[in-house]
Amino acid sequence: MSRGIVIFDLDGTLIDSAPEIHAILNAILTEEGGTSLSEGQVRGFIGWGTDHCIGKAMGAAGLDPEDSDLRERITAAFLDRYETQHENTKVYPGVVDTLELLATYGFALGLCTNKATGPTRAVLANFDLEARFDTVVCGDMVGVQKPDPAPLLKAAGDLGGGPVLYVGDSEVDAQTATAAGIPFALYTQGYRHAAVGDIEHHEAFDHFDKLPAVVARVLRPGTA
Ligand SMILES: O=C(O)COP(=O)(O)O
Ligand SMILES: [Mg+2]
Repeated sequence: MSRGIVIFDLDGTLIDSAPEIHAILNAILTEEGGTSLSEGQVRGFIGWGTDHCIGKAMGAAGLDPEDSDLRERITAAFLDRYETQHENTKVYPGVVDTLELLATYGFALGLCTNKATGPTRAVLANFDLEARFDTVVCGDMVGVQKPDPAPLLKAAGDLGGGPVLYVGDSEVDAQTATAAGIPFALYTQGYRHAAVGDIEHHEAFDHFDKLPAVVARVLRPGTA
């Protein structure tokens, strides 16, 4: 039997990155003459990729997202600061122990995020998480982003195929999993833009300590 695969989303699932993205974007947007945004506003823009988030934030701050010079300058400044600034980012409780446990059980672990490669690598390296994943698929790697199923299918393919569970925090992840024909576990403490009941999922959980049992129920029916 091929080994089970668990693939994770990043922002709002493994890490609480909204305070950091908010702090960095607000500093840049206000330097460029924009108004300051609330963390809640910025949280609402996360999940569709770095470029989407920057465009939405520019619009909300009163800057023109169609001004390509300005957008490029803001993007470059954002990526530059995100390389080294992680003091406002937190790994959600129980994540590290759960990743370790699942690896010990023999599951292959993957990451599939809409975050661009640069910021993904920077934040994984900062929290010493990179080596925990057997594959990392970022938003700029396959030409399309979630909710297109291609990035998730690439991650599953990289891990050799087999029974897969996708773990994410938002309707974007749920749509991606459905389109890929992969079961979905919803982490309810991230950046959902809809009620739990309105997001298609096989299981929902509110703490990573509960994930190993979810994985066992979905991937190894009869063992939990
Ligand atoms: O929107 C982003 O940049 C990343 O979001 P994700 O990790 O939840 O896919
Ligand atoms: Mg997410």
